[in-house]
Amino acid sequence: MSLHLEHIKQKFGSTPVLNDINLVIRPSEFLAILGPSGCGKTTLLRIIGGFLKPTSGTVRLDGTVYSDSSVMVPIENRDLGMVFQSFALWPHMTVREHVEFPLKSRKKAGWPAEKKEAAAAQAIHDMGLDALADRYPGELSGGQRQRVSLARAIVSKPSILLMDEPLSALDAELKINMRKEIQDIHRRTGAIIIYVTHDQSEALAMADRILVMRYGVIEQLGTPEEIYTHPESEFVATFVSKCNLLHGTWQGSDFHVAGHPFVYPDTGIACPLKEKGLYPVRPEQFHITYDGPGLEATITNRQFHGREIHYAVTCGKEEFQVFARSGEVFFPGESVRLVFTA
Ligand SMILES: Nc1ncnc2c1ncn2[C@@H]1O[C@H](COP(=O)(O)OP(=O)(O)OP(=O)(O)O)[C@@H](O)[C@H]1O
Repeated sequence: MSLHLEHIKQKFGSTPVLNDINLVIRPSEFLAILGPSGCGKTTLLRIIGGFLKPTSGTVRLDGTVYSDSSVMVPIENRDLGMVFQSFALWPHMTVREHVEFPLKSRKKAGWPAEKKEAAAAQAIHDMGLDALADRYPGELSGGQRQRVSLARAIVSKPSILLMDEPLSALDAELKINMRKEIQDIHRRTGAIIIYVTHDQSEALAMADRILVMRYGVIEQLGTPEEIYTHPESEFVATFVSKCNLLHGTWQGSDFHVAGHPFVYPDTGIACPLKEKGLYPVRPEQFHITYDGPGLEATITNRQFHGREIHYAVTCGKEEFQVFARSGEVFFPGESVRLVFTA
């Protein structure tokens, strides 16, 4: 099944928040919606979920219209499950009661009791909650609570799972483990996952495609590799992971670095960057040496990150980020050269 968003617009009062969003989310696709605070990510998710009727536009799952100018299918009749940042658990209900809850809806009235029981047991088991099934949320850790809300979202085997910053309330290590659990859920269920985040590393790590949004419009839609290696705008280049933007002039497919006698090749740099006389260089594309043909720079900061050392360097009036292998040690104040490798 594919989810179609056609000409979605949303205004709150006279303020436009989403401006003509058009998108087809493919069967079993993991789509991350990434963008800065206030760009409209949650609003788009609420429209898909049925919490909000768009000002105009159509949402449909294959041939079934969920919202358009005359239709607004209620949340409980949409084929989806949801997971929120806040977990949204009720203190008076046990883990098992939470997981059973979606099966009580009218939509699941046709399921025989044994099927419901088996589905709940399976979801509890899949999320590693067997030993905790009779506990209340107040007796669970943050990670366990989020596993309950994941079990509740998948129990009725929906075609779409909506996730709104599901990991942002968890600590760093737990986040990394839960990423894997969410990927496992995706593989097991084959559901479309629409995952809202402002954490670019989560989006790059997990998604099949990333939708980068800004000011209510789509800035770029592509695979993590496409977004990382071929950002289509200055915003995408710098918002999705670290990126150095060099100034200079484009002559055909050659980029002449301003103030330096170096020419860099066109590796598929997008037109909006070329028009601004920019060349994006990821931190690992610069190599630091003491001599050789490279941009003259000075080390200003060094941070140890295990396998890598992250350097800040000044180059003329610019400050660049460079990631080097751990053995390559330089010290703040040293004069170095930055050698670019495409
Ligand atoms: N019910 C509402 N009434 C008025 N304005 C709203 C309403 N809901 C959202 N907005 C505004 O719409 C804009 C987009 O909000 P939205 O929550 O979609 O952003 P977001 O990208 O999810 O941000 P964040 O990452 O901070 O959650 C914001 O400026 C917000 O203040």
